[in-house]
Amino acid sequence: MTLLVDTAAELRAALAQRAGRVAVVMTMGALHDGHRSLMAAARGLVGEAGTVVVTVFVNPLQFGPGEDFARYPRTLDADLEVCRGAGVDVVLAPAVEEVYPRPQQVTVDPGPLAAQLEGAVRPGHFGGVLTVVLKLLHLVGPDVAVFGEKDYQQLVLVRGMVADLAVPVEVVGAPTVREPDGLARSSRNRYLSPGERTSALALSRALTAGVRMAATGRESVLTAARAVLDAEPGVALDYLELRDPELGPAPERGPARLLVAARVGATRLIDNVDVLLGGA
Ligand SMILES: Nc1ncnc2c1ncn2[C@@H]1O[C@H](COP(=O)(O)OP(=O)(O)OP(=O)(O)O)[C@@H](O)[C@H]1O
Ligand SMILES: CC(C)(CO)[C@@H](O)C(=O)[O-]
Ligand code: BAL
Repeated sequence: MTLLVDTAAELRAALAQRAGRVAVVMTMGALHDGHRSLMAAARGLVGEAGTVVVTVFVNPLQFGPGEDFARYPRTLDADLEVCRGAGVDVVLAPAVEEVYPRPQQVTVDPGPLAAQLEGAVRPGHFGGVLTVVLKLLHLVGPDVAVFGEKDYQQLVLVRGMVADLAVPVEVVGAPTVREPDGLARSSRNRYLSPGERTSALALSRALTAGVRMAATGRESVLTAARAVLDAEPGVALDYLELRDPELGPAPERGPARLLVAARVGATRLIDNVDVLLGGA
């Protein structure tokens, strides 16, 4: 049975009834197969005797002025069905006032990486993300927290916060789930018109084109990926970058990450993939 709670007190009471390890999957709702895969990973980590908690909360602190906070899809009934289907034990879907009973005075400083890539386009975004992630970790008290690689910079920053602030939780990354044609699953995909949906494919196709050039080196990877994006007039590129797996400067050889963000009409999409530079 999946229990829905909307306050910290109810959550504490529900968790007090249960034994075993606790895993949390934090989401903003509008759940899809990407989220389902995180729930399955969470269950795998704690086992049938453990507890899987999913949080559904559209966090105002991580949206900038002019972003889509107001129109972000809120589909709690459908989300509950997804959680039931995935065998989730507890769903925490709090109101904004429950999470922020007063205007937040104390926030997490996410450090210099938060000003790059996504943070360069969305100033303040990762301060808002890390603040709510830390708060939800305190509310749930999990042994393990599962985050998707689709939001790769978020995953790196959460790992950094947990290490730097000695937060007692294990952070596990889960691979990106894609549509059959390669588009990364994302709640924001539902904003796309059919034409934009076709244009949006350029992001994953660009990453694939880049990966194919991995043996030839950094410049070839970026050139091949950029050519795909340049050929798609429906895509306005925010960034295309190669970094190391911790999002420092890309090495000449070895593991790296190719990241892209672009606007397709009014919708902003991100994607990334790992690349082994310079061949095996
Ligand atoms: N396609 C996906 N594959 C794996 N994990 C995903 C995928 N999409 C989202 N996630 C993960 O689910 C968690 C919650 O993300 P969120 O609710 O913002 O979904 P989203 O689809 O990324 O939404 P948005 O479209 O607003 O970015 C995050 O850890 C995120 O990385
Ligand atoms: C981690 C998160 C739930 C915090 O609001 C959000 O950034 C997301 O959905 O990736
Ligand atoms: N998926 C990350 C949350 C956000 O875009 O605000």
